[in-house]
Amino acid sequence: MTPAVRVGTRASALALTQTTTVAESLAALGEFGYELVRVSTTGDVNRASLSQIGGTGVFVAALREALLDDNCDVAVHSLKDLPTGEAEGLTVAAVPERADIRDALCARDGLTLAGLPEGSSVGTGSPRRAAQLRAARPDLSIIDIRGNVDTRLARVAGLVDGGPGDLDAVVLAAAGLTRLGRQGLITEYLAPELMLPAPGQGALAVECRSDDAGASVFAQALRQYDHLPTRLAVTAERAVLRRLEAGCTAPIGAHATVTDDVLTLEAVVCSADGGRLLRRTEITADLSVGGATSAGVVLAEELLASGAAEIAGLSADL
Ligand SMILES: NCc1[nH]cc(CCC(=O)O)c1CC(=O)O
Repeated sequence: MTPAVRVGTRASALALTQTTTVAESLAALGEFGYELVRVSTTGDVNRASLSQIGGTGVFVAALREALLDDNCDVAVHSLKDLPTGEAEGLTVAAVPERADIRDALCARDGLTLAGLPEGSSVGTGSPRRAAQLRAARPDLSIIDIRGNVDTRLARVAGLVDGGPGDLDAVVLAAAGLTRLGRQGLITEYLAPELMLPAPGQGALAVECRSDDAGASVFAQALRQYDHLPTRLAVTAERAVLRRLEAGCTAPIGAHATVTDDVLTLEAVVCSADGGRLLRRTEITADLSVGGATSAGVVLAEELLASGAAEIAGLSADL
């Protein structure tokens, strides 16, 4: 009998589809079966605004505990929800090839951002999305919303049956919508020039105990599953966030692309009202994890030198 690797997951529909895809890919690369272990997290249970719950990593802590308590062997996270600090005893052993990085508008009546009537209400729980929306369309009314993807979609008038329909549009990650089969509800993919995504958006992280990363029934499969260009890109993006001492609820966007020769990293720091957007680019030919990290740190320091801490209300020093 092949051993069964226990794969930890949040219980939301999005987490379950993500985890199942990862578990199936890993099992196909190795000689093992898998079983899903569902773990509920503070982020799922608490309906308060994410910015009110405060701390980063509300979706992640319980999964990490399950790993450390040996209740599962690997855990699958949305990379953008993962705090930038190291977790003692744990390793991100695989970053699979990333999906669509963009944010997506889901509006009533097929409307695009430019087509939304003046004063339209747009829901998002993300200060980064709110600030960039305000910068593009200062007339919009931005509403702080919470809940899983379907709950948010139900807030848009006429978009899905039976929802409250009290908003004109919401903004969500295209990757999540696509993984849930809801891409048909997207009325505009927002270009990164207008809406820079969250660091790590569209990417997943497969974490395991550090002891298992080198030698275990699934270690080899994890190494094969790791996608270097994605790992480099998200490393650079997250280094910006880390150097700015900010978390996933900060008004900060970052996106890196990797070609054969160079890594190009862009980042934006916003004031909450969208009145000030500080946007910078850094390019490096050092395509190593260390090189990607340095690019992120250099870019963050450039942003700090241009006033990022004051603009976004951060405590990081230059
Ligand atoms: N913070 C919640 C979260 N974490 C990951 C995704 C979507 C998938 C992704 O970005 O990888 C979402 C929902 C959203 O932002 O729309």
